[in-house]
Amino acid sequence: MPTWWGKKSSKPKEHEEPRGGSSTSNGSSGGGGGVLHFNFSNKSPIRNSNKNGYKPENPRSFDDASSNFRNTPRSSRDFSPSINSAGGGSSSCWDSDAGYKTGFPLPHPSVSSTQSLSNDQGITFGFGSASVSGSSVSSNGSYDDPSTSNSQINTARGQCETKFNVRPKSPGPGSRGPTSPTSPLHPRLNVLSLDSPTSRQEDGRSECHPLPLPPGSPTSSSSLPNNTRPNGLIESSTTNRGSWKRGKLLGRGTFGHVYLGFNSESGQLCAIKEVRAVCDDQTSKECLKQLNQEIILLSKLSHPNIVQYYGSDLGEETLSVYLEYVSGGSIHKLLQEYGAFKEPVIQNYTRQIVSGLSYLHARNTVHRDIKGANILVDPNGEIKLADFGMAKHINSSSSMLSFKGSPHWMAPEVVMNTNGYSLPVDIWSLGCTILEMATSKPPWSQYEGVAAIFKIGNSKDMPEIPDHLSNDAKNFIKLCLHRDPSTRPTAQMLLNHPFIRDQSATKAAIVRITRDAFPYMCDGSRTPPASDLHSNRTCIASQDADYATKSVLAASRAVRSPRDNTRMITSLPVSPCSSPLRQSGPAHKSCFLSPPHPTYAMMGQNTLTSYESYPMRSNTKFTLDPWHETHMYKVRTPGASPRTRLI
Ligand SMILES: Nc1ncnc2c1ncn2[C@@H]1O[C@H](COP(=O)(O)OP(=O)(O)OP(=O)(O)O)[C@@H](O)[C@H]1O
Repeated sequence: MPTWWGKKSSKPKEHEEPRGGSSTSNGSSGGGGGVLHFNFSNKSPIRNSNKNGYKPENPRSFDDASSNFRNTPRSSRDFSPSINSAGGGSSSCWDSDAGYKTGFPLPHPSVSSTQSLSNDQGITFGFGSASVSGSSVSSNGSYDDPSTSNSQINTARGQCETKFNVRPKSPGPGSRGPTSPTSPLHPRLNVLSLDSPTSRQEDGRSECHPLPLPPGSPTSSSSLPNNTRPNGLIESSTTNRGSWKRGKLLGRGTFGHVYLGFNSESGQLCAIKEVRAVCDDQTSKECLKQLNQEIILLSKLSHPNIVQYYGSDLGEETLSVYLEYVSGGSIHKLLQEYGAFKEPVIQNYTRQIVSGLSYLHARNTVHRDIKGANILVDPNGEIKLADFGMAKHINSSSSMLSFKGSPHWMAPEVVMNTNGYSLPVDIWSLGCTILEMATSKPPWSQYEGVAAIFKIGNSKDMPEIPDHLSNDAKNFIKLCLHRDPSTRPTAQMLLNHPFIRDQSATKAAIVRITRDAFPYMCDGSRTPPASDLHSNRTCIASQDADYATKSVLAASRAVRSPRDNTRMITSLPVSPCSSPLRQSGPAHKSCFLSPPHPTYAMMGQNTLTSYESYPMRSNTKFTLDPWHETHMYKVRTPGASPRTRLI
């Protein structure tokens, strides 16, 4: 029995969390902010109303109007049995992470400005040099951040000031580098601090988030570790923030709105996530806190499969976060529009998700809300983990207890909530996400939220795994869905699983053959001659890809001139499946638009049959039946103590 269930009747109190964000809508699609709340006195979850009146991005099968629970992919929220009367109805006020969290105190204003906006909550946003500090509540780890020493940080007695650029109305020019947290070019640029929800360290001190540098700054976070990113746009820009204009609404989440950003000087695009910064109610505070948490974590990360953070900007009324723009939408959205994915696509996406998770987990950061709706896809099929509002850095002595996540993707240890949980919760959710990709529904979608939670927590049942999946895929999913978190493989281990491991080799072969089929690049240069076509074909054919190979060869023969070739290329639709050209070095430079290349047919058919021959570690192998091999997966957290100690 989950501990939270035992507590439920002791403090009967209904919690209603208001939704964040403004009510503006321009008709763009977006997720509805389904928020699940538990009323532990009557055991029924209460669904809060959608104040904005928009229709949630929500598969019908998850949404039962008769239920109090809206099982939406956007309904990832915090659930906690511990009722905190202080602070009203903030979901995160119930966060019991690390066992001490009882609520986020309101930030206390510390105003040093000549002009300020103050409200009755005591939250002040200044036009001069205002700052607000408050107690922070959770760990932020110990990343090295080059700009930390130069940021305006006030660390004392658990208080943390996180500084943001402040722009009164429109984006200002922004910082010029780590040593200039406020722009000398912007007369009204100031700093504001917010209490950081993730900045309390183990010793009670706070590590604060440095001033995020603006997109386009030569020394911005985006240009430092990330200047080799494929699009290379913002990284190389010297355009300042004042040139960024807010465009159409891309989507909504529970905590804010996401807009397209356009830089009128450079033509660059980004996504601007906004929440109201006027803390006139608990919702706004919660939104700010959540976005602040996202900023803190994202600003430390740089990986091709994690949405890149560019900077943040505090205006009169909004906190804006500049993010890499991922135009393809979420996996959830693609599933809604196009139905379940074929296995090669699942393989490809899974490999990238695992790659992102591996990077994240190596930094002892747990995402806690992995699901299709929080995974974005760019037009080339490149995956970007997004929505780090629930992510948390963990250290060796901390474990998490809060009931956070999205019900159908939630790991048993989160539901049971007895000994805490750690990084393996993301692996469980990964397994659920693979099932989501394969079926367009999460596991146990036939159950309503609470029933699903019981199924996850109180039964030994496994979710149905579609028969049509390959054995590799089934094996992979089963490993992710080990109920005992200590026997779940790590993300790093999963990268060696045959379901995803051999894609790069296969892709390399595909790229070679594709280059021969489409020899001309946009710049007029020619790919290497087709002299080794035969050997490539042999290679592919030996992997049961005759159909694919023949298709490519036929295409190759059909190519008569660069012009014909270009026509053929540009007429190809953008595929949700990653282009092999995109991911294999020099071929990036081609103008291929992620062709739904027939050779992809082979990628799920990688008929390597002997499971015995896939060592994951020197003494660890995947076997056909992972359930008999659980002892092999006594997992150690990368770079940390064994998981069992974390939990
Ligand atoms: N970087 C991005 N590029 C393009 N679109 C984005 C980006 N980030 C978010 N979006 C869009 O905005 C929507 C909401 O974003 P997001 O999920 O990050 O907000 P949220 O408030 O954190 O949501 P949640 O309710 O899941 O907590 C996404 O579903 C997606 O459609």
